Amino acid sequence: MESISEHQTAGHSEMVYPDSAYGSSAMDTDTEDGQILSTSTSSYDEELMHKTILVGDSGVGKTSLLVQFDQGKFIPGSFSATVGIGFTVRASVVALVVNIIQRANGDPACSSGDIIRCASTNEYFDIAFKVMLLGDSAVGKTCFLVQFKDGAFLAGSFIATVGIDFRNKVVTVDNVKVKLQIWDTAGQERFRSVTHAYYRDAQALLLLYDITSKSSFDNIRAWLTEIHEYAQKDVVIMLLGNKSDMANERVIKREEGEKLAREYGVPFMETSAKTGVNVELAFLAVAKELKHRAVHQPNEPKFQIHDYIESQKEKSSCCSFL
Ligand SMILES: Nc1nc2c(ncn2[C@@H]2O[C@H](COP(=O)(O)OP(=O)(O)OP(=O)(O)O)[C@@H](O)[C@H]2O)c(=O)[nH]1
Repeated sequence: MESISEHQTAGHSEMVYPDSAYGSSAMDTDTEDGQILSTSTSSYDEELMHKTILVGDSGVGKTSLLVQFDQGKFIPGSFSATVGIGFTVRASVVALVVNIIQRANGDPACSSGDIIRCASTNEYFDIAFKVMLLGDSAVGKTCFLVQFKDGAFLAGSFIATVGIDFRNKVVTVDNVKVKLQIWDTAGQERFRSVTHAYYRDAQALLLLYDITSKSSFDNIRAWLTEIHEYAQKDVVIMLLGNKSDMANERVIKREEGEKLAREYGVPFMETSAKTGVNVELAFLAVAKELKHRAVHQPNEPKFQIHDYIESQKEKSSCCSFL
């Protein structure tokens, strides 16, 4: 029998943000995307939040008990074993259903490792990770996220993010559905204490500067110091030089970005939230890295994020040297 902690270390122990594997809870309005201004919009006090875990043999009725508690109804029909772990949130209760992983013959979830098959209200996913966008104000974090999520560019006047905001997107990596919960933070100094609180359970951080802004590049070192102070030790970090479409206003050479990234041992690429260059690649590379860490097949070679990026990235700024 696998221990509960083994399931939790598969990247899911901190799933306390508003979500529900069962599609209906007091907090479902926030399931897909949400905005948090200076503090959580949750209707409960996170200080007082507790997890309750339902354990017991397969088929004893843990899921039915939870659905009855959460939705006040009984799911009739044939028994469908929980694969991995599911959870639901009620105003003051977080309940987890834990089953021994069912290594059922031919079940893709089981055969690809100890992963979790869950459903948010409208999209199935196997495994979920929290990603944060960091960097100075106006480097393009919100546009970067909107480009990835909706394939559109937010042109027009700049409206600074207040506090923190998130969007979910599910991507498929090696037949595994990976849900990225992407947190867009406010770059302005005055929101720093709010955003620090969210670093702790992020599995990946995308750190952006603007290739037309020297100060945003110079501040990257300070951002990295902050990351080392507040984030998990093994967090995946990626450095991104955004606005690569603005060749005429470039003040930071691509080589400078590459050098800084090498110094800190993090992957790097230039991106454009406007044209979409390398936006999807940045998130896909992170999703692949996190998925390989969580679900590692015995005979699978270690995923090399640097090599993957080098082989995939578009050299968007090839012709725009200073
Ligand atoms: N040309 C160009 N403009 C961009 C790009 N990304 C963002 N912008 C513009 O830069 C400005 C700031 O973009 P935001 O995405 O709001 O910046 P932010 O980093 O989220 O800023 P804060 O919310 O204050 O942290 C906006 O006017 C965008 O239209 C890009 O890749 N190319």
